[in-house]
Amino acid sequence: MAPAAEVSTNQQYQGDETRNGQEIGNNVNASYKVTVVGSGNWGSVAAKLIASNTLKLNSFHDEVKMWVYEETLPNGDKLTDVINQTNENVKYLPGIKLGKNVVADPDIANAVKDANMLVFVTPHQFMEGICKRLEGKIKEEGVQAISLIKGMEVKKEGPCMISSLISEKLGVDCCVLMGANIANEIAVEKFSEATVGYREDKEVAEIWVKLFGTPYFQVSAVQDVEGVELCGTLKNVVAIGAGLVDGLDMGNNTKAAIMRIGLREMKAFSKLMFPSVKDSTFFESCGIADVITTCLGGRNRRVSEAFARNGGKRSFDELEAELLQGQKLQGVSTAREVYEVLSHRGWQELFPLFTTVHKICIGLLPPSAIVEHSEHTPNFLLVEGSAEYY
Ligand SMILES: NC(=O)c1ccc[n+]([C@@H]2O[C@H](COP(=O)([O-])OP(=O)(O)OC[C@H]3O[C@@H](n4cnc5c(N)ncnc54)[C@H](O)[C@@H]3O)[C@@H](O)[C@H]2O)c1
Ligand SMILES: O=P(O)(O)OC[C@H](O)CO
Repeated sequence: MAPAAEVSTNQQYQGDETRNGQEIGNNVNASYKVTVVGSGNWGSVAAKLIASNTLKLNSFHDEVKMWVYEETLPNGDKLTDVINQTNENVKYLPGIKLGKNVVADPDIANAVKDANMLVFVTPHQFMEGICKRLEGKIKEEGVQAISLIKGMEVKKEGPCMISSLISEKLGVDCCVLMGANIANEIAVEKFSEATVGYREDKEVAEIWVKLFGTPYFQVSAVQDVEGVELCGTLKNVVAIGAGLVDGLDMGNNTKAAIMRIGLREMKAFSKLMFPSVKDSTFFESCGIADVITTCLGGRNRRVSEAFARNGGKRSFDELEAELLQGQKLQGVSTAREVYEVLSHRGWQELFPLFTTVHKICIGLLPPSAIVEHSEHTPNFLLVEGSAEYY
């Protein structure tokens, strides 16, 4: 995909509606037009990061469209209108200006129709429906996609990663971007790193790196889509385990043990599902670093802690609604999806942490089972009759 994005020689954005005398979005030399599909907590921060860069990079149109799943706020206003009037997502990222070149649109077909760079960032459970709505609605040629979504679906054949779903349904190449990225911290420009996973085309990966990267958000690319995406997906299950440990006041050593066992199961699961997954990916931001930050400060951890403090008597759904106010957990559904894959293959005993987290989430085991059942992860996993060490 040429030409590659270059750093703009244009001056910085200079006013509310114009840059160098041009209206926003009228950067006539630009090759790339970006739409962000999603406008939750991370979706809004992603739009902010991208919008700051499209103003600086000649190859991109200034304007960034952001599809909003429309909702009515308690005062009767539509969220989209408020975002466009105040330049702020008052529900999912209050107090942060997104950039005046971010334009919210509740009509998904309209939001994507001119874009050739699509950024997907919604809770994973909505993506099947979103892909259906997008079929036949995107440009026919030259479209690239990236998924920031941490989650997967389960089909009869096994796990279907969200990037594959996007590729299959929309006929586009899809990279991924994952990492130790608690959105509220990046929103206030605290230093973080992220990993882009790409399949074949390094040039495309580099365009994504330029679109997202800033001095406070350092992005690097690795050729391992499934490894990067499974890291981002599976760490949410580990975070549920870490939250249970916090809710039971078991301390730092126990939490570190859960993180270690969890990382090992992440690696084993990923390599069993996709033998091409690289060991080195687990040392990128998407791997170990995301396990650490999610287990220390993420939403999955927080809701799971509350679940354990309530002795498992209040459901995750109820606690999610109360504590997250519309934001969504991914760990509970991912634990169920992982369990489906494991039980289909008879592998539950090989993944005691993943299995136990799911059983606790659905009330089959008490929160305390997190340490009683997770401790003996086997060193050897049977792969099609031969033993491999992970
Ligand atoms: N928030 C973070 O810190 C963070 C960081 C990195 C990655 N992620 C990942 O990014 C993805 C999106 O997370 P987020 O934080 O932007 O979302 P979020 O948790 O804030 O979820 C709320 C979003 O879901 C939308 N929504 C609700 N019902 C919907 C429906 N029926 N159809 C479509 N959309 C609907 C809401 O409008 C809102 O935009 C997730 O996979 C998450 O794991 C999140
Ligand atoms: O808040 P969580 O648990 O959804 O995690 C957020 C990010 O994925 C951390 O990288």
